[in-house]
Amino acid sequence: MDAPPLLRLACTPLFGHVHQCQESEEAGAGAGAATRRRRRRRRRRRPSPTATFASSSAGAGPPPPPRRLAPARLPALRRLARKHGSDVMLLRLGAMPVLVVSSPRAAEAVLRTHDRVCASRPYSLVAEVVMYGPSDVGFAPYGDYWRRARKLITTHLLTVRRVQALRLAREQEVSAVMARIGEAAATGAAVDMGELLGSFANDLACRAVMGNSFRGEGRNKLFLELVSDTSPLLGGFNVEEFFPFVARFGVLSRAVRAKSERLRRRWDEQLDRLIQDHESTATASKTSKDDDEDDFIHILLSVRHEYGLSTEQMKAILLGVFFGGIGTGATALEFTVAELMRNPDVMKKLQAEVRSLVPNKAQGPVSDDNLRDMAYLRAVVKESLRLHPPTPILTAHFTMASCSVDGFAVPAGVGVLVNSWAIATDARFWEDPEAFAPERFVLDGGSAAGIDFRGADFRLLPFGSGRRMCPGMNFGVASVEAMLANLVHRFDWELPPGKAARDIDMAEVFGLVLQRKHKLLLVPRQRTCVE
Ligand code: HEM
Repeated sequence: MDAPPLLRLACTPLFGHVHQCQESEEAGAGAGAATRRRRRRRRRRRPSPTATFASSSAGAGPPPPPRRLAPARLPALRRLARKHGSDVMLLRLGAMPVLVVSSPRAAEAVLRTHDRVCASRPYSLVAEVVMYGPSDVGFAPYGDYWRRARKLITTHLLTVRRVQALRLAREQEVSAVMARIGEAAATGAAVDMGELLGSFANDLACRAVMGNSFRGEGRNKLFLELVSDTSPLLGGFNVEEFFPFVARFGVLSRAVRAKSERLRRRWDEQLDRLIQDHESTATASKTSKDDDEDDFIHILLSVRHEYGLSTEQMKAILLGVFFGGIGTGATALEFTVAELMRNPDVMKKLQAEVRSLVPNKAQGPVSDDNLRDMAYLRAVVKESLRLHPPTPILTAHFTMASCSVDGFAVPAGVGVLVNSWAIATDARFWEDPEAFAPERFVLDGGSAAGIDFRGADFRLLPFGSGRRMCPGMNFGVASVEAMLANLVHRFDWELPPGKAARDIDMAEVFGLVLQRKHKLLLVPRQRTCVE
């Protein structure tokens, strides 16, 4: 019995009738008689969560203040959805009502039918401090500011054209990684894939944000450190946000605020310096928002008046790029490589495709042009995002008015979690869902050939869908595909001596972004057959 204590307090799947879920009953079974009596009394007094739903939707009083959800507790949601077979569940995480949706139909209701109503985010103390308000795109509540900031990043920073313009940067960063792997291959040393792919994703994000100077004074390392120090707090669990009575004493929130403020000062120091450097080097030509060569800071400086942005808002938007772009890409790559090692036939097929389309004598990295013809590579990436989405529960949404989801009335002020992992591994919609089988996506007869991840099909949502859908999808996919193609083009991969494919542990750690629990150590070998 390992359900987290918060869920044991109260969790009720919405079956149309109310029942206490197994976790609560089992928790009761292990308790003393007095505790059991107290619990029974409390249960009798407490209205059922479903009843709360109905009365709130009838408009009884203002919605409760928005509260942050706890990603660290989310693994339990997988078990609950599976166990109760339920597409829509209402959980009470402490004082907070949270709707969990685990079917394409319910996800469509949240992300398409009621997209606007469900487009806000729950409050987060850490985001308020670290993200200046929050003024980034990811944590900002729905409203005028969010619309402006989102428009800015989708029309100036993360456009298809800008992603293409970053092609040279991508190729150079991939080449730098290949050189590091080459050194390891020469000595037979094992490579820590998480560390390698994490610094690749970080360097690429730094280069997009601040341009070619990103390695100067070890800036890329400083930012990597900042992201990894801030992520646990941003994705972590703050007990006071669920139990307001604890907040009366304020001790915990003071500690969380103090920690967040220390982090924000560290971010401030770096970002202020970068912005000042960019302001002082900006020339008329370097501040044109149409210049494909510009980095994100130059672009933000060139449009800040048009969008009415303060310096703090600019910094928050840049922070969003770091948090949106680094962990997700690294996680996607590391899980993909782990699956390829566990499935040698898939690895062979992928290598055959990449190597046949890019003869080794070309020497240079596999380019974006080559990638266009690699249908199997795209299927491998898609399958990996299905089985290991870096954000398995989409970033929490928050209802701004009442709406109906799959026949249930949902009031304003409810957190909404779309369990995209549960949907993408549900046997009702997927053949052999737990298997890593890219063939399912191959156009020529694959059972899921018609399913894409761009937000139109609610069976596959690694980037979400609707207004809050990931704006960095093209950026993320381009870097994952480029790195993966080069990893399998230039090298053969082996497990360290004494390890077998079945020893690769796929356990995950939940946080802002999913991570592998155990390191993936692999030994690279220069490929032997050279044309
Ligand atoms: C494989 C790579 C990536 C994956 C799987 C991914 C996934 C996601 C998901 C699931 C969401 C939440 C959607 C929702 O709330 O419904 C999201 C939001 C977001 N992502 Fe990504 N992402 C990736 C790469 C990136 C990159 C490279 C960037 C920026 C450079 C980025 C920036 C953002 C931002 C700013 C948001 C917040 C959008 C909003 O709230 O309006 N992401 N992403």
